[in-house]
Amino acid sequence: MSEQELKALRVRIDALDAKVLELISERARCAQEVARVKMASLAEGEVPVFYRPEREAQVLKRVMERNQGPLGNEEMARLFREIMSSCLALEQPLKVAYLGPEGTFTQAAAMKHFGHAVISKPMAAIDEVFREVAAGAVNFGVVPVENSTEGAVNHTLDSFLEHDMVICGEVELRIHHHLLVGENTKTDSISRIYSHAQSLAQCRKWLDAHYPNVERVAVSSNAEAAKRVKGEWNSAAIAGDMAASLYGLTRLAEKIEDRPDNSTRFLMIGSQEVPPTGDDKTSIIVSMSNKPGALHELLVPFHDNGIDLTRIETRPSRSGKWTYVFFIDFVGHHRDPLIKGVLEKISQEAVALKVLGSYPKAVL
Ligand SMILES: O=C(O)C(=O)C[C@]1(C(=O)O)C=C[C@@H](O)C=C1
Repeated sequence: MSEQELKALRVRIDALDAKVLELISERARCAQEVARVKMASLAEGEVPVFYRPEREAQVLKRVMERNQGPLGNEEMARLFREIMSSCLALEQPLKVAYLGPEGTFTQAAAMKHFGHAVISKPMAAIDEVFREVAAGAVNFGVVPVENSTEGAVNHTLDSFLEHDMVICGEVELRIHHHLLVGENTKTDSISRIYSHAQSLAQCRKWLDAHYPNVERVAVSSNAEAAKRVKGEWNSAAIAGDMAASLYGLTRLAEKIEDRPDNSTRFLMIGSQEVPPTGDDKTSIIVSMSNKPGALHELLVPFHDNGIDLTRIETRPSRSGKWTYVFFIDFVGHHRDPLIKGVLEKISQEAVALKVLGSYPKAVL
C-alpha cells in the first residue's frame, strides 16, 4: 500500500470518528433527557428507576440482529454495552458489589454485564455480597452460581435461603485458567500451587498429569492465589487473565482447564423487578413435603405446559433434618399467563414457593 493511499484512508477514519463522536454525544444527551423525564414523571415518594435491564437486553439484541460485519456480533454488542454503561452513568452511577478481590472472574462477569462505567466494590465472600445488597449500600451484587464442569456454587444457593433477593440478570463467562508464576519463581522447584477449590477441581486432570506430587492449596479466590505467588519463589497459581495482569505474573502454561468449554454462570442480584422482554428466564425455590412422588408432582406442571427447565438443583433446607429445597430455573417470565398458571399449580402442592426473579436471558 502506498503512503498516499494510507494517508487518504486515515483522513476518512478521522472524518468517521468525528461523526461517531458526535453521534455518541447525541445519544448521551438523549439519555440525560430520559433521566429528566423519569424524574418528572415520579409519583409522590416514588424512587426513580434509571437502570432498565429489559431495555438494555433489547438494545443489545437489536444491535446484534442489525450488525452486518465486518465486526462480529459479540464484538459490536460489547462496544454498545460500554456506550450504554457510560450513558447510564450520566443518569445514575450504579454501585455494584462482586465476589472479590480485584481480578476475579466475578469482576470480569460484572464488567461484561454492566460495562465499565460502574462503581464496583470487591467483597471478601459471597454472603457479604448478599449483605451489601440487602443493606442498600450498593444497587446490585454479582455472584457465581454454577460452573459447567464443577456444578453448583453452594454458597450462593444457600445465601438465597437467608436473604430476600431479586435476581435481575445472568451472564455467562468462558473460564480459561493458566498456571502463573512470578518474576522470582524457580520454575523447576514449584512445590505448591494455589487456587480457589473450584478452579483446582476444574484443572484436576491437567494437574495430575503435570504436577502429580505438588501440594494443591485452596485459597479464597484465584486473585488471592495470584497475590500470594508474587511474594514466593517456590509456588505457582492457577488463575485467569485479569488476575495475571493485575499481579504481573507470567503464564507457564495456558488454558489448562480440563474441559475446553468450561464456563461459569453468574447472577445479578438486587431488589428491582424486571418486566418481560419476551426472551426471559425465571428462578424459583420450592420446598415440597417429604413424601413419595413429591419431585414428580413438582415437575409435572412444567412438562404438561411444555416449559423448558434449564436447571434443577437440590440443597438441604436448613430448617429440618433430611428436608430439601429445589432451585429451579426455566424459560419464561413469571408474569406470562402460562407461567402464572404453572406457579399457581405448584404452590397448591408445595410447602413453600418463592420466585427469586425473572430476568432477560444472557445476551452477551
Ligand atoms: O431507556 C432508558 O430507560 C434509559 O435510561 C436509556 C438507557 C440507554 O442508554 O439506552 C440507559 C440506561 C438503561 O439501563 C437503559 C437504557
